[in-house]
Amino acid sequence: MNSLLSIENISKGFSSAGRRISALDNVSLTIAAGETLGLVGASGSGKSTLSRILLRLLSSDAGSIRFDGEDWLRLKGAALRAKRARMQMVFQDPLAAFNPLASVGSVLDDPLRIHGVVAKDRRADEIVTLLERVGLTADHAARPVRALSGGQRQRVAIARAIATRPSLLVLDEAVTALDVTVRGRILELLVDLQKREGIACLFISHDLAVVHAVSHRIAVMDAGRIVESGPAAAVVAAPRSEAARALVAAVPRLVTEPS
Ligand SMILES: Nc1ncnc2c1ncn2[C@@H]1O[C@H](COP(=O)(O)OP(=O)(O)OP(=O)(O)O)[C@@H](O)[C@H]1O
Repeated sequence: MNSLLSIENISKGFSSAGRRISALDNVSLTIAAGETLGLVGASGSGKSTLSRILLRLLSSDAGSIRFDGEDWLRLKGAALRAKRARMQMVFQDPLAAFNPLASVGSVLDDPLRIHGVVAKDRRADEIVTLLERVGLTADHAARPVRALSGGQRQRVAIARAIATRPSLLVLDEAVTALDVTVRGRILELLVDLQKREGIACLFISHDLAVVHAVSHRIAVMDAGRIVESGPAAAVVAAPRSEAARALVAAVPRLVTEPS
């Protein structure tokens, strides 16, 4: 299969208090163009380590990653910067890293300018288009980021991530900090974006219900390994691994039978 992203046998160990911890042990997974893969696992299963390696914040001990036809872990300099535009990330509170006084407009202007997405005189219009694509309006551009609600902030983060016209979004616990209603709306937005625009997503979360809501396929991590993967409905309805069964059991029942 011609994958957009192909992670092959990635391993990573850490030394901690004289002990060797295997955070990732031969992890392999693929994502096709336009597909959403949910990566789910309990705390400590290795999800953040994998997303940090994908982000190139951390090096792997072994394995390779191909993205969009390139050897992703070997890309450097201008070639890496150009390709970064095609793989964008959304975190739990990505805007926490920004100057809280910055306006929404300037947060969205940065990637447009840095990656030269549109001509200078088209950037203001592009910002409005981006805001509308994530369910906000032109009025939001002038507001400081700190004046936004958590849900609005995450919409801005998604707008920023799609500004460079990526083919893959990596979302790491992107809705974890939001309350349930807002979380549902952001998940709807992500599904909508994926359907309308065909952006592929790697959706990482400890919460199986959240992953199930957005993913075509689900891969389950446990102690640094992928222990199960398959179509989302099948993994949830008939989990085969102990780790997947524990995650299913942890999902609160939405409908309870009256006794
Ligand atoms: N810098 C580090 N030094 C030592 N051990 C680490 C380091 N980073 C991660 N680990 C260990 O690697 C394992 C995987 O951690 P990781 O943070 O990737 O899991 P996770 O699934 O993302 O968990 P969480 O959802 O709690 O963030 C854990 O045992 C963790 O303690």
